[in-house]
Amino acid sequence: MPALELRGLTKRYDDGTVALRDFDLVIPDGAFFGLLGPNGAGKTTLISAVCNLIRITAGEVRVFGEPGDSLLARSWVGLAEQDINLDRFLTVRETLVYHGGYFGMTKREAEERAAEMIRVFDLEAKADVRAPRLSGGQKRRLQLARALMHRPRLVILDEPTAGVDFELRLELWRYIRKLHENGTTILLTTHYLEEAEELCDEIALIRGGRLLARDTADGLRERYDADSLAEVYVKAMGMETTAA
Ligand SMILES: Nc1ncnc2c1ncn2[C@@H]1O[C@H](COP(=O)(O)OP(=O)(O)OP(=O)(O)O)[C@@H](O)[C@H]1O
Repeated sequence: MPALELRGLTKRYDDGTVALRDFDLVIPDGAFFGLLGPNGAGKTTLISAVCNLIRITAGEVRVFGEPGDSLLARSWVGLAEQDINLDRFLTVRETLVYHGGYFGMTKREAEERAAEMIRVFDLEAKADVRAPRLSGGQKRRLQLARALMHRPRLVILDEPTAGVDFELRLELWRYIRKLHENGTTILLTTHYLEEAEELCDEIALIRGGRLLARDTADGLRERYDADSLAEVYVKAMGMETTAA
């Protein structure tokens, strides 16, 4: 059973913008899958469709075989959004416990899991501090911990390392890798090609709401007759490489 199946997915926003066109994608259970594409390619729209945050215009979304708009599918997905969106009135611990409650955990379960997440993400010293008092890196870690609270089978990370320093990027990679090793399927969007290359076992290139190619990094290099993923990207996206 694939972790994610998109069939003929189309999204037209109210103003007429078509962000996804007849998009097909199957992501196997246990994959570490990367989505690469320029600004406006449709990555966030795709994620929003998978998480049932937007109404799709046509097509089908299935999460581990269940319709994407079912409660079960929703409970299997953990989303760490691109922008930090933490509740400013909640402490680290409360943020996690509330999220667990939202996904149907008992208070006790949620408290235990929150304590575990606080430990794993090195937030012990800040457990009773409210979100606005956290550093940028601590906010990122909390956002990731929150996405993992309810033990989702599919974790979606929308540019998790955008604007973070080198050290935190390595730290986040370590967490994400460990999660993947434990059997969680990961869907990652990033603008950092080296990040996709380092982490993902398969990569999809998307532009203008369409899937251009999908392969391993090696497979993509071969297909585009390129030495690096950067060269693949430039060729696939039809960018000019030489100054005229
Ligand atoms: N609510 C909306 N209403 C109208 N158009 C939208 C809306 N949200 C996104 N779009 C448009 O849909 C297209 C795809 O946007 P999307 O945010 O999915 O791209 P993205 O690949 O995530 O880009 P980025 O890398 O910049 O995050 C863009 O043309 C965008 O302007």
